[in-house]
Amino acid sequence: MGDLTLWKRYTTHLCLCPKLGLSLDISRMGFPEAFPDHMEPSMQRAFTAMKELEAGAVANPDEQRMVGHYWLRNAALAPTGEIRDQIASALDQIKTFSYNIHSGTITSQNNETFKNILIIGIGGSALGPQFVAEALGMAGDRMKPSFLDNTDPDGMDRVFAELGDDLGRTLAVVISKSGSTKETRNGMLEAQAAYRRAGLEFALHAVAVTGAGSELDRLAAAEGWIARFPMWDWVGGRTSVTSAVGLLPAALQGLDITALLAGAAACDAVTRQTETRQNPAALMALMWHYATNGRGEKDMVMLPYKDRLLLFSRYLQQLIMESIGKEADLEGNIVNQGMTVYGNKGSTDQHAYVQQLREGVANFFVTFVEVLHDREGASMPVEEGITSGDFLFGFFQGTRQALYEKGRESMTITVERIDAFTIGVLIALFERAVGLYASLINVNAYHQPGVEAGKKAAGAVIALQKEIVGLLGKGQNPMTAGEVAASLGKPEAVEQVFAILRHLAANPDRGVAAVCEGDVSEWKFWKQ
Ligand SMILES: O=P(O)(O)OC[C@H]1O[C@](O)(CO)[C@@H](O)[C@@H]1O
Repeated sequence: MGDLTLWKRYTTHLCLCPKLGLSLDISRMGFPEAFPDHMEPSMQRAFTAMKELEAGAVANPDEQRMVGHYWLRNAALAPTGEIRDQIASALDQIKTFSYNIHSGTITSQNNETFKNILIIGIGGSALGPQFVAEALGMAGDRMKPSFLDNTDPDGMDRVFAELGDDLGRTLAVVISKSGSTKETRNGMLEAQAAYRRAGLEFALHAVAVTGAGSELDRLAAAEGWIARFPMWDWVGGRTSVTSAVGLLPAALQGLDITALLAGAAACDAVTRQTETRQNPAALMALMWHYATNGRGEKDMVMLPYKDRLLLFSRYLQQLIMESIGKEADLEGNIVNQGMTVYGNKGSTDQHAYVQQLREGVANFFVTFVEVLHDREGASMPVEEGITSGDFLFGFFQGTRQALYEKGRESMTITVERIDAFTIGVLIALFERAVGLYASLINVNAYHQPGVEAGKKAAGAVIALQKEIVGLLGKGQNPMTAGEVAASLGKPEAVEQVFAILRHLAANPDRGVAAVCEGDVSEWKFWKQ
């Protein structure tokens, strides 16, 4: 397509949203002109489904749950007065609590002002808070966040070492909707131990964000933690960033949660409209459908040209892949749906994988995010009349062009600046696009049955380890994995038994020794 024809296509398809400070350019997606019209009936059905969802329909049929993240930024939309009150009172609680922490009305065990936040959570209970903290954090923030988002002991040690003597001035925020996620439970137990080692009582430094009556909620109540904040079954983990899950850490950090919510609410208003061409979330869903044939045949590479958006792709990975990646559709047909999301930031990725994007396998489309405002204050020239920001812009434009020349498709989201309002807009934009796209491909975006299998299997591994340790503890002679498995009456589990023994033997504190000679089936293990 020639430059002038492309310009025409650009102006025809550009979706300008002045109220959001955002535009979406889909001109470099190669959809035929007839495609939007062809999809329009399906899109209108998606709008209807979304309307019903927002009105309180059970949009997550497996779990018989309403899906209410849109109410979090406009409580008036919630279907019952009880929910409206819950949203308003949680927001009040967050604001009052953060004020009391900042002002020193609530202090640490040693009567010091809290200056750090240690956020303990995983998945939707960490990714949103991490994204927001990274996108909006400043050197002079009221509190400095750090995260335990895994059950990796070394990862936790690094965080505790960073906090060092500041642990006494660190407020632990334990986040788990279910209140029973093992990684989060482990992080909390390790944190409790770290506070204890420092001569501190964890309960006097901890708050919980969780569902009422959950395991975590009961523990926090029983131990007298400083405060508890609610999560509701009508908010999914991956869409919980505008609930206490995301708002409490952000407010404590000193970020403008009012603007964040306003951005999300403004985007909801724009993306609620049923005129597809003026609805950037609908257009994105439409493009996902076009690019992937509605079957996830291509991956989406997220390329934001702004360091602050580095974690956006990680956040979107869960939002999109946990929502869309489903074995069955709503009628129970096996569809193995999904859309792979990856990426970091431009122009950094130019020097990593953009080579393959331009010349290698064409199994992707790109979503660029362009931020118009370069920095606070003036920029120095790095070449005559040219700044670093001009280069960032140039690299974005250049990569977009270079990919287009090779028939590699892209769309571009342009925002004016990165601030709390814009981050709210971006969060809401993708939440809505996911919901609409799920309707287009007829899957339930709000459950995650596939995650349970891995959790159950992990539980079985832990149970097997306990059996192995019990057996070796009975003063057994050195045994091979096969002998251990046979003694447990589980000869078929020999590979898993071997893996567990090798892991135990690699950690001297576990008291299992090994002689690793010959074929791995001949390695011998015993309790020291
Ligand atoms: O907030 P919770 O209940 O600890 O769950 C954490 C994450 O685990 C999952 O249930 C499964 O990975 C996610 O959907 C969720 O965000």
